[in-house]
Amino acid sequence: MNILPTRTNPLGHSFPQSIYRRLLQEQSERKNHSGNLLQRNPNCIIIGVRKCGTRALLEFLSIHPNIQISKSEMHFFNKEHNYKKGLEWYRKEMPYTYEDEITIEKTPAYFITKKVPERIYKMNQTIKLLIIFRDPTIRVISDYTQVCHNRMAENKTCFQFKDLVMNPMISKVDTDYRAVDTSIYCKHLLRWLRLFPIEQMHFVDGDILLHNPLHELRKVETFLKLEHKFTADNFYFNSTRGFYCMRNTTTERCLSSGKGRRHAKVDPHILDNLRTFFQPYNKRLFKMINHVCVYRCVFFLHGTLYLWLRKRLRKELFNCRLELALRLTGTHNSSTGNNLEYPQTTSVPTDLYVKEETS
Ligand SMILES: Nc1ncnc2c1ncn2[C@@H]1O[C@H](COP(=O)(O)OS(=O)(=O)O)[C@@H](OP(=O)(O)O)[C@H]1O
Repeated sequence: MNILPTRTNPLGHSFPQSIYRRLLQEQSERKNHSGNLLQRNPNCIIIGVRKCGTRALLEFLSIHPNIQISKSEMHFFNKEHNYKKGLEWYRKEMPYTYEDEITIEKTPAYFITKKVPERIYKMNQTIKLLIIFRDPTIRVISDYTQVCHNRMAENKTCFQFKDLVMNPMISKVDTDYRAVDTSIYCKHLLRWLRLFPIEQMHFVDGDILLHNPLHELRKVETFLKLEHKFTADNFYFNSTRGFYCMRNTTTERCLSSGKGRRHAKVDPHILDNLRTFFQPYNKRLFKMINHVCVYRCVFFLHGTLYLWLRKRLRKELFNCRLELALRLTGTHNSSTGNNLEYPQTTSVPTDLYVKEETS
């Protein structure tokens, strides 16, 4: 028996009572939307970074009445066998949305996979990208803990952290270890900056999201040009889990126990090595991101100052990207630090970008 009007039941399935009640609730919450209820490609993607709080970000965002999420990680743009299935397959994996709703999917592997930016660009050049970062050293440990946990579940050996992180031949941090490479955020971000304007990206601080979700989510609402709907009531601290959990009008929910595993104990000397190793990369990342923040703040200013600053910053950003492109294509004149045809801006820090990618 089809008990719901087709508007909320596009598949024409019949439902058990509990699901029926939940759908009615959803229907009443979503009745004010415009247009048709359709499956659409996402207009916003959480592209990473793995182990930085991507699941918490996605699930928290789903509380917003104008956001619908794809629950599972799609791995569409990074896995060949999925990408071959085509965009139509991808679209049909998405939730049903109204025209004024935002569809979000998250796959943290997108951030570090080389082919992905171009593939996403081909689908939608104006897509909004959410990127969440966390202390890179802690991220490596979290990554290691997760991989180790999975290996042990498959009766496989779990290597010692220090053996993976340090290269014994040179007594240095081993950049071939994937968990280390993933934490070199600025290097991966560059790949995205080659195609997407930085204004289409928003950076979430995973360490703040952990302790004050409302603060970070309000900034995401602003970035997505959504009405501010998140309130302090949507989040409560669960002392048993040690994390913030979420609530809406009908339910309270924490993330699964796969989040917040006890981290492997790490020798303080190795921790020091990792912290020192990541420091210059962090500096570059902060410079890249702060630059964006200044640029965005300008949009909140008005009048002549606004126009003047906007013009200046546009020029700066243009020069930044130009310099970056020249460095990456090898046409940048490194002896003078200047490109011959275009004047180099003086206000852009010279170490803003990594000179070349290491892998
Ligand atoms: N509210 C809330 N609840 C649970 N977990 C939270 C929350 N906010 C942030 N985090 C942190 O998210 C970390 C896992 O990150 P991801 O979801 O990106 O992991 S994954 O890449 O999808 O496997 C996970 O890292 P670990 O603690 O190292 O497991 C959490 O610290």
